[in-house]
Amino acid sequence: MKKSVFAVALNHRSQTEHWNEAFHQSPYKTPPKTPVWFIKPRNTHRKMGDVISLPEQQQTFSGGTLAVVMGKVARKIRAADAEQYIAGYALANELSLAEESFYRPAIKAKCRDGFCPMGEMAGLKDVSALDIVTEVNGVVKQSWSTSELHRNAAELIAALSDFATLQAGDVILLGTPQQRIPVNAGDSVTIKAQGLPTLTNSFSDETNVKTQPDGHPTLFALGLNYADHATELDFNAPEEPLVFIKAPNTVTGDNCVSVRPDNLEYMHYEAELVVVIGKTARNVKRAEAFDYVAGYTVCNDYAVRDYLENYYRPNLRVKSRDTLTPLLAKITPREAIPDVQNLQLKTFVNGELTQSGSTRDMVFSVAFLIEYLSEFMTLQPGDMIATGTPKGLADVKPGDEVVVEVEGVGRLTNRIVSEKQFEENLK
Ligand SMILES: O=C(O)C/C=C\CC(=O)C(=O)O
Ligand SMILES: [Mg+2]
Repeated sequence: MKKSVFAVALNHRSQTEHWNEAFHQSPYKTPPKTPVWFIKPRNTHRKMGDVISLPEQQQTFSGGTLAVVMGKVARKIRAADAEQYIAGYALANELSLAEESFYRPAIKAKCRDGFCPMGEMAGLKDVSALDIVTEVNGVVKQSWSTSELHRNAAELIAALSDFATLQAGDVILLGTPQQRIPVNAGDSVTIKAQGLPTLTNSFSDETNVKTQPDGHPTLFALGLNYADHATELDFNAPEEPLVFIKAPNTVTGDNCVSVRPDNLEYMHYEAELVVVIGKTARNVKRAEAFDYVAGYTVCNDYAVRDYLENYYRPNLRVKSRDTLTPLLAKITPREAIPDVQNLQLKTFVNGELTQSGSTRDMVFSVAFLIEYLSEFMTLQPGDMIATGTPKGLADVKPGDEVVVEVEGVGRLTNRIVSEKQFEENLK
């Protein structure tokens, strides 16, 4: 089963040069200090030769790139040691709509069905200056070199594995140039590089291209989906759902520990209702949305605010860290919850009630979120949507016991430990 496909934005010099002026102004203020990670979820995954259906009325762009494939579990790896954790490389096409902003996750631009075909893997010794060539209908349209990247595969593995344990089979896409190549229905696009199997896909405007890729369920999460929480963070409530994606490494269970990184100002809890999809959903209207819900569970969507940068905010380094998404394994069937928009959410820290809200106050309801996401991507059974947290955040410290609960759905307990305590337990 294919594992996680991570990708990094703004890793090609042409991108940071193009955006440099904007990155010194609001809302960015400074160029990114750490890699700008995002995820290509399983609905985007395709293979060599698959036909890919293009969205109507919006221009899709090709993004030929190099993918590094992990060969074994990698946690807090030094760049100098990364080579021994690499299984090989493959070519990928990181398809996207136009990238007009890096301020919030570009789910609608990057996570559409079929937007990440990948070729077969091969072993390569040196990818430091590999030419990645894109042909459209047999004509070379682009060639760029991996020597033009800010961070190479080893540096990216070190940066990502510092907060997210990588598994064998996990993939990192190394980046794409600023200039992207338009792709239209009827086109055939080939990505080539010396020593690697070629990747060719054709593109269609047919909406009935059925491919059910394998891969682990997608965990979506909502930012600022409660107006009072947005206010406490000095934001206005969003006008469109602020959706980000979490990778499986971050999920832990009931009565497990969550690691508070050292030397932090502020790490807070977030009690959230989680919706579990029960049936393949594409272009579902909100009136029928609950037909596609298997049930509900609870998560604690911890946030390390110190690591927030204004790029695909909140970035994976904030929201997809190992152990920082406790999730209740028990799913309460949909039928047991007559009105999911009328449930109390609570957090207790060391027995004291510190957060209390109601799903009545969601900015975007469960039904709306299913309609919104399924309009541009296929949701599959097992996919989950963490629907946001109300106001009432507070910092948590090692030793704290944190309990989050959703009325009628469940209760989730976990204890905060320091990095030192966690490492000692790993020995
Ligand atoms: O970018 C931010 O500061 C907020 C992002 C996520 C908040 C969140 O997880 C929630 O509102 O729940
Ligand atoms: Mg949250």
